Amino acid sequence: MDERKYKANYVVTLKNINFRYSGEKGGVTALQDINLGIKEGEFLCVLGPSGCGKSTLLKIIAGFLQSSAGEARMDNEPIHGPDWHRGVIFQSPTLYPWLNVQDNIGFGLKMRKFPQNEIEELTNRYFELVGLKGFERHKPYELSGGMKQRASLARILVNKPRMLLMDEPFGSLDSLTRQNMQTLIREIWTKTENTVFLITHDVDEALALATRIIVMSSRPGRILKEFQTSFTYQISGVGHEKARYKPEYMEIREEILNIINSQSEALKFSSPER
Ligand SMILES: Nc1ncnc2c1ncn2[C@@H]1O[C@H](COP(=O)(O)OP(=O)(O)OP(=O)(O)O)[C@@H](O)[C@H]1O
Repeated sequence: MDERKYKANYVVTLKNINFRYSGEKGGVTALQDINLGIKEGEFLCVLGPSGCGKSTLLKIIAGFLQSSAGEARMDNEPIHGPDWHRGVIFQSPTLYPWLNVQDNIGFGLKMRKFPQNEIEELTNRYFELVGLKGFERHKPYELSGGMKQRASLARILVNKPRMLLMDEPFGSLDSLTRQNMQTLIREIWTKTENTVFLITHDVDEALALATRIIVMSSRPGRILKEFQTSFTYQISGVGHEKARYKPEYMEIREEILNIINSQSEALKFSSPER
């Protein structure tokens, strides 16, 4: 697989982002001074200790939350709310249980008043892309966890978002299904040339997929360090497992784990509210 040449432009820019959850006991500062530009076509993975604000950051980019200070922009326009240019996938697949898989996948297009023949053509195309051909008439409860996550992915992709935002999308899957899903998401990223923002707790998952990894501090979340990586191109090729045993893979893996562990230690000694 050839390394992707990035376009110079930023799809999303975050400037001096702070976020505070208000609460009766005084609230929680979840994010502090986040400055980040996400380039078109990159695969950005976010790592950090539990509770450091990763999901909060994703929700700000998605438009579900407005930052308390600073500014989030997409294509240089302020992000004011969710829209289909940014497709979001959570750990639990989001499908309507009363609709079959095809209707679930076509739901967004129907809401956007696409003609029926176009909905069928597009849903079929994405059924194929996520490997669910033959399951069009099944209801979500008739699918395995991995298949449900494939259907959720198709439901987002059919809207042709510019960006995919994923919060621990494979966290509840067994390790083999998880690896298959990693391969699928890499293939989709390659074919669609989408920009991806993926949160994970798994350093190996980040190294297997990312072109850039950011590591966050314990709460309030700040970006501590970023790494440009290209293992995703090697891992997708022949003899892919070998990439995981290269000294440079081990080195970067250890450095990231050390940062996360030091932050988790710091968290133990911090107070619950700030
Ligand atoms: N709705 C909320 N109200 C108040 N505090 C919240 C709310 N949501 C999250 N928090 C707090 O904000 C901080 C950041 O939460 P967030 O879910 O963004 O972290 P995270 O890094 O995604 O965590 P994890 O890795 O465990 O999923 C945490 O301390 C959390 O307790």
